[in-house]
Amino acid sequence: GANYQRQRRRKYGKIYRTHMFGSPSVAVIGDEYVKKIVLGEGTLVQTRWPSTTRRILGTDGIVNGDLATHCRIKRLALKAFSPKYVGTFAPVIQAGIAAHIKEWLGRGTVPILEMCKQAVSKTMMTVLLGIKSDDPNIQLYIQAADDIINSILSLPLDIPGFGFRRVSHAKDAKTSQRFPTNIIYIHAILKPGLKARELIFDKLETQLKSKFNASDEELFGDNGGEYESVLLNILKLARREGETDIKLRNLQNLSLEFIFAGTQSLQCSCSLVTFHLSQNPKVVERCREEIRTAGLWDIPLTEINVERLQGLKYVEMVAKETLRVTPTIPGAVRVALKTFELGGYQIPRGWQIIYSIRLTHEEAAGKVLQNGGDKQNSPYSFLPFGKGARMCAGKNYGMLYLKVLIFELVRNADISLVGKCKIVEVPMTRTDKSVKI
Ligand code: HEM
Repeated sequence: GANYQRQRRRKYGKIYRTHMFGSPSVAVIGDEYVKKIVLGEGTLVQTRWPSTTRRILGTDGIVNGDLATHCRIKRLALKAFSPKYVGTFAPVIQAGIAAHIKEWLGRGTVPILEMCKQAVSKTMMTVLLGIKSDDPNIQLYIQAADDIINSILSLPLDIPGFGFRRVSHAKDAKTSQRFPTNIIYIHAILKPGLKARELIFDKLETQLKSKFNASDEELFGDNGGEYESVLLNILKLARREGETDIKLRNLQNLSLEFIFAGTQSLQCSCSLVTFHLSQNPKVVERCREEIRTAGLWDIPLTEINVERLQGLKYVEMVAKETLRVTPTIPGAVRVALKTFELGGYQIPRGWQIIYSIRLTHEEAAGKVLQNGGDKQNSPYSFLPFGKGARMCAGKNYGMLYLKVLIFELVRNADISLVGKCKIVEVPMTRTDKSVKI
């Protein structure tokens, strides 16, 4: 856990040797060293995601695609989420958050992680896949997203606390014998994820296949102002820019990657934002002041232009501060492409490198305290979304979601914790599922 890592950092410094799932690894902390790692993608290091991501997400997208595919799709994805196109999906986020907060207010007390999960997953399905929020099958897709995430994150390790152990210790009712573990892994752990993949692929095929063959006139024609989906926007961008190599399979893989990389990280971040607001009434009051001064206090969320929401700088600082103090993703993994030197140590080719986002933030906070805050920190000392070529593809989406959530919460609710708070720090930082607000 996080305290173990803190202990090791105190004992061994900002670069130390460790093991992760049986592979020799090096932990790297601090802006100076992390900078070299995140900027070294493709020359010194390569990103490594769990091997289950290849089976379930596929290899034609951003995460596991070869370098050319990664670059092509990531450029388009970043563009589709850029400020220029934010107006295309922001209304969906605004409508989703307004409806969910109304529901929370009706309940009075809510289990915050579960509520954030519902809200984030539903909006993700609408924004990404273009499934309407009142679609009778939407729960099916939300469940599919859950199955994908769980299958990828379940490692076939027979140790206490892992989902795999629960299944592998089950016995055949007739023979009272345990099942062979490789069969259990494929059937009980991977199969739900693979089935969910099929469901989402089929949906996208029905929605997008005809668009690939459509003429420019049909593709860009007036659809009566209906929201379609970020994936369709990516296809339109590709067409506009003469990028003819984009295939249906690329968009199908990308949708699963967004679901996998974006759903849990955003749900957890939302739970943390809400928790921090509950602990800081003066901050809530300052957010309210900013909203009143901007003339946005009485306007229904769905009627506000997203640019006016983006202009709320204090609200943005609250979202960023949440991600600094409690970074949702504590770090990311790379593999050394060659032996290279870092801070006086040799990192051997083939070793894993874990760069710590959490301890890099803590290191930077320590420096600020030491020098009285009069020295500017480097841009690599604050990296909740990573940095460099493999930086988060959904950063703008995530930040907008958090800002709109803060905005609507402070306008409508007094936020306080019911009982004790437990923050879980591994594998992602979040409030424990028992926490009520
Ligand atoms: C506040 C919420 C979020 C946080 C804190 C977060 C953080 C991160 C981090 C730390 C990485 C890894 C960077 C690295 O390897 O160096 C990452 C990657 C990624 N994220 Fe996010 N993320 C969030 C939301 C989202 C959302 C909403 C989406 C999609 C809509 C998304 C899509 C991705 C993708 C596709 C990658 C892989 C990028 C690549 O390999 O090039 N994330 N994110």
